[in-house]
Amino acid sequence: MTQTHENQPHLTQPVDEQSARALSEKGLRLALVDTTDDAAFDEWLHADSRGFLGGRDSAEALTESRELLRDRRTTAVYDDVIPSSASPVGTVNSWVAPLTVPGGATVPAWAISSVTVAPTHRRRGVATALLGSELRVAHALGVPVAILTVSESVIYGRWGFGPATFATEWRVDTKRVRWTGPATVGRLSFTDPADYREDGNAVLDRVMAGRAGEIAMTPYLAERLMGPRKGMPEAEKYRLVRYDSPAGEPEGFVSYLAKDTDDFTKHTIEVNYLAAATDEALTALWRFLLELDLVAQVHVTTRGLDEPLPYLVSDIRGARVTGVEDHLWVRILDVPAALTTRRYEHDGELVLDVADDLGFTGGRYRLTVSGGQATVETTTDDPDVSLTVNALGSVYLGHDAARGLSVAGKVTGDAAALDRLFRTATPPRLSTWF
Ligand SMILES: CC(=O)SCCNC(=O)CCNC(=O)[C@H](O)C(C)(C)COP(=O)(O)OP(=O)(O)OC[C@H]1O[C@@H](n2cnc3c(N)ncnc32)[C@H](O)[C@@H]1OP(=O)(O)O
Repeated sequence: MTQTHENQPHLTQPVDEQSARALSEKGLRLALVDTTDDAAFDEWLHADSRGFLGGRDSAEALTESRELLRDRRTTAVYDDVIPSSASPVGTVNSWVAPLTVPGGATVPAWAISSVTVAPTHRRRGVATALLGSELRVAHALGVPVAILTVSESVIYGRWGFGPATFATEWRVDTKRVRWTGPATVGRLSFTDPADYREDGNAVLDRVMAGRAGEIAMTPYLAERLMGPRKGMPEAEKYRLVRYDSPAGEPEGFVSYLAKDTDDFTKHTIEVNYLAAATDEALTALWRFLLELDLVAQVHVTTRGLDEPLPYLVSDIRGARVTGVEDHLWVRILDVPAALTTRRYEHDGELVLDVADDLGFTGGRYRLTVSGGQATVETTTDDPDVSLTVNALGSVYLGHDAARGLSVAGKVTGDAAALDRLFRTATPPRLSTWF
């Protein structure tokens, strides 16, 4: 379907009045950016990049960003009295992303990105106004959850977000490990993003639909995974290898670049993205990476907690997890809609008392799961479990957080029952940043 403003209400919903008022009292102005106005949009893109300590984008990179980010709701805060008043002092953008939930359905999720406040205007409540605005607009449009990936994990708890998926980082000593996984089948070949785009998008669609926590791709996100965006450092060094099944079906790809070291026989491979829609693709692409000549180390991030790599090599300590980090943060905005969209691996019943300081979805709910399918109704019965909306976000996608949250006092009551109902055998995963 052709996307127009009419069928994308996130683009047309006016700015949030409460935040506009709060900012106006500080002499600042909240506004939507017209992404068809190149000059205004470029100022916003520059401010966004500056906020993350990036450089000024080239004309070519700006053209690409404008094209790929046009359909996001793009919000700015302006200080109209400073000399550079066309340059936003606050930025955020958002769109409605289908988020895969346990059982394979998707829930519409308000994806929030590019939250920046100019260092000249920090700690005056600009981010507070932007986040409040995003959540109220999403809620007004009936979007049941909000999601984000974060630069710092201390920021978003105050708005009801909880960490819902965790990502692992790996370093593999390829001079030490030997492939002991299954024989790999299928075909590997080099390609490039221009030739591979259609097949690559089909692979990404399967990957994202296949795991709770993944979000549907947008052209902007897919471009970054298949190859470098324009103007990225070392863009010319990116390589793209596709995996096709013996029948010729596209099932996976890896994009990566080789980094020099002092020793020419010991390059490091930085994996940009490894996409595998099948176990065969996963094993073939891992084997490809691990057996590259002139390479001593493979470095990869944003893999799941259940990455099977250690079982595929001769020396388990040669494939080390060098980091485990919170990745996707979830903020439930509508408890019944969110909880009835996902499936459950066990049947049961729980009365949940959900505390939501911002008042979107707090209350007492009876969750009844039968045949894996939930119904939710409000109730005045005594709760089995009391928890913050953050904690509910943390267990929502199946992550194993109930016990820790209970030890921390963020979940009280029958945390074991909460765990039994919400946790999934396969941990949720988000394999990209947004
Ligand atoms: C989804 C994403 O886009 S993640 C990216 C977040 N952005 C960045 O990391 C870019 C660099 N940082 C920034 O641009 C800014 O510092 C921001 C956006 C993080 C915060 O903007 P500000 O306008 O200064 O935040 P604001 O004044 O509204 O502060 C709100 C609260 O968060 C706290 N806070 C804000 N930033 C931080 C931080 N980095 N670390 C700890 N606390 C923080 C403030 O102390 C304040 O606390 P309080 O409510 O208890 O008083």
